[in-house]
Amino acid sequence: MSRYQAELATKTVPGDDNAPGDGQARPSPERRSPHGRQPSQTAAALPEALLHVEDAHYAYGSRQVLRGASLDAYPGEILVLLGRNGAGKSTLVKAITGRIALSDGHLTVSGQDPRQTPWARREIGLVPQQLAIYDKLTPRENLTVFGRLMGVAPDKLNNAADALLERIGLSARAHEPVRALSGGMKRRVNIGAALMHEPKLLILDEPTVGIDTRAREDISDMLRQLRDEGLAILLTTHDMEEAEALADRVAIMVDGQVMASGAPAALVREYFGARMEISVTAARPLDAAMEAEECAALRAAGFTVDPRSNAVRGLVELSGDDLPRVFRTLLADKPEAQEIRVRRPGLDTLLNYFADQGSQP
Ligand SMILES: Nc1ncnc2c1ncn2[C@@H]1O[C@H](COP(=O)(O)OP(=O)(O)OP(=O)(O)O)[C@@H](O)[C@H]1O
Repeated sequence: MSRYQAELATKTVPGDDNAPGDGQARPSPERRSPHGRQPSQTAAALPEALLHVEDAHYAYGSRQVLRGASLDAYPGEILVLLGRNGAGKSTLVKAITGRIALSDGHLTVSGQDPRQTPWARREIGLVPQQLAIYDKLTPRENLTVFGRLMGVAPDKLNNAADALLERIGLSARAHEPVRALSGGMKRRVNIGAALMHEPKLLILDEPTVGIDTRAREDISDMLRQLRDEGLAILLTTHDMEEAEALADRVAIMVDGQVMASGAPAALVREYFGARMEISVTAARPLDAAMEAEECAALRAAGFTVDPRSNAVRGLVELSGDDLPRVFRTLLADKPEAQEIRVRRPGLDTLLNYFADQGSQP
């Protein structure tokens, strides 16, 4: 664990005032407090944010995509940005890397606007979703090319490339053309290329899409090591297991806003407490099976009855009679369940919770 993580674990989790239950999603504490600080905490105890985004707005033509997004990333943490397709994650990344200019809001890397200040842009290493390396060149040649492009001094290029090849575990394949490498190795070369100029903030857009579990684990281990050495890492993913395994903090983005951020387990606990996620799907149409009275009782207990998918779902604190009541209602005559799931809520639950709030009129 890096020296920052203990502080980070408690820093941006929302307070009790953010607990759900009134049906209202609230914005992230980062929106309330630009540095993610809770009022009771002292500035002296916290590291400086390396990346600070406050109230970011951006539109493609008439389409407003960022609507006041705020986000901080700190040295020595992996921050995972979660959001459904179209939430605005890539647009926010484009703004951070200086490829688009915010129409409104404030964005700094190491205290400077990366669009105005070239050295602030050099604090960032970007690993795009699509591989951006040269297939015909070797890993070592790729690293030196990208190092040169990012302004690494010529006399430092070779040493930097060799050190990075070691770090990405490809010293033994350093002189083969990249096209001969596996997908996971190519990704590692891509990450190496983004690190040549020694950025302080590494941004990865869905870094493990389309690669196998083993290669994914290798990349995760590499990212943890980089984090432990003090790098700030911001990554986007749709893979909730990956997010749960990697993230020191997650930020949940809905409709161009960051709705919540914090350590995954703490955030889930904060929002859902002791509630369990229950879903029972009947193998036959619900209408025929359900007693109206039982159905009403389930709804009153916080369950959703969905005849379209023949399912009863709930995110509820289980009382003694809840499960028998669900089963009795759904499976009264013929006990044919297609699926029964009872589990603790996870990041996917949290994302759905905020996304559903966001999509309500
Ligand atoms: N160049 C563009 N011109 C017009 N609209 C765009 C452009 N790029 C993105 N959009 C729109 O902006 C919205 C946000 O897109 P963005 O790619 O930032 O979302 P995302 O959260 O990264 O989604 P995904 O997870 O699918 O990558 C989407 O509705 C998208 O269609």
